[in-house]
Amino acid sequence: MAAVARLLRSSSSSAVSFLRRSLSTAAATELKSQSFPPRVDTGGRNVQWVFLGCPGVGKGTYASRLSELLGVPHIATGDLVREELSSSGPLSKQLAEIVNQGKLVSDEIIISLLSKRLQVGEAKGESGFILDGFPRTIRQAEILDEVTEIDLVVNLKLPENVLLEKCLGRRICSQCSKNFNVASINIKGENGNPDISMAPLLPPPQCVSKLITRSDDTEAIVKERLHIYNDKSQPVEDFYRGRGKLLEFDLPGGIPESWPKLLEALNLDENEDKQFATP
Ligand SMILES: Nc1ncnc2c1ncn2[C@@H]1O[C@H](COP(=O)(O)OP(=O)(O)O)[C@@H](O)[C@H]1O
Repeated sequence: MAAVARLLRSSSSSAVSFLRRSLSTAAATELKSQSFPPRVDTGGRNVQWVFLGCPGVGKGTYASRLSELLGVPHIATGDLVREELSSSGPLSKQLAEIVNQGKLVSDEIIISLLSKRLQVGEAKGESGFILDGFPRTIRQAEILDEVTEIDLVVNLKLPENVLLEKCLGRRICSQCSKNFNVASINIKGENGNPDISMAPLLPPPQCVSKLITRSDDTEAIVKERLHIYNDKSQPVEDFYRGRGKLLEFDLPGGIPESWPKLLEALNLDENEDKQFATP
């Protein structure tokens, strides 16, 4: 633990300052007077969006689809944590312990992992981003706010019983890393809310024998993650709501129902040129 703490002390301030340097260049052409949802800037500045939402809501699915459509990287801090975990690097044991209790990794470690990822992207000429799973605490949101301009924050929502079933049904191909879901969800809406149905998202034949379940997708850990989300991450929604940046989106069902509606809410067209969205 002491070694990790030392490592963090030495890396965290440089991580924040790197985050500041790499993101402030991108924000130099920031959009000051934007409509809502904002126009995607075509003048050298790609979108800088954040996806919020409870565990299992589908942040990764929709963020990665949008990143392809808009030609910007999809950066998921959960993926960065899992990569670090499986790398058997100095942090991996400590991270395994935290993640398998459903707890949040410290802001310092997450900022450091994110900074490294941005550094690699910067070297490859990436610009813009869709962040998924970051920020998850008010402190992380404040740091991000200090270093760059976020255009839009999409808050994906589903009822808690659907989230639990989705997490328990989640499967990942250990070879291609794609996400699937074996759950067949049919939940009656309560208190005037609509019913929710989601067909399973089954893997192609070549992935079937390679499916794995995330170690933190057990019922007890998912419940803890939901509890921590409500406690630590919901205030982040208020942070962006107060800045007029939050787009609330209640998912109406699975991908076939939700994707076209999300595009509509974002004023995007699947067939449009990359980088172009009309307000
Ligand atoms: N921004 C973050 N801050 C702290 N911990 C994080 C952050 N992003 C990811 N993690 C850690 O990685 C785990 C997995 O993250 P993620 O894949 O986004 O899962 P989910 O949203 O389904 O809970 C989290 O439970 C947490 O331990």
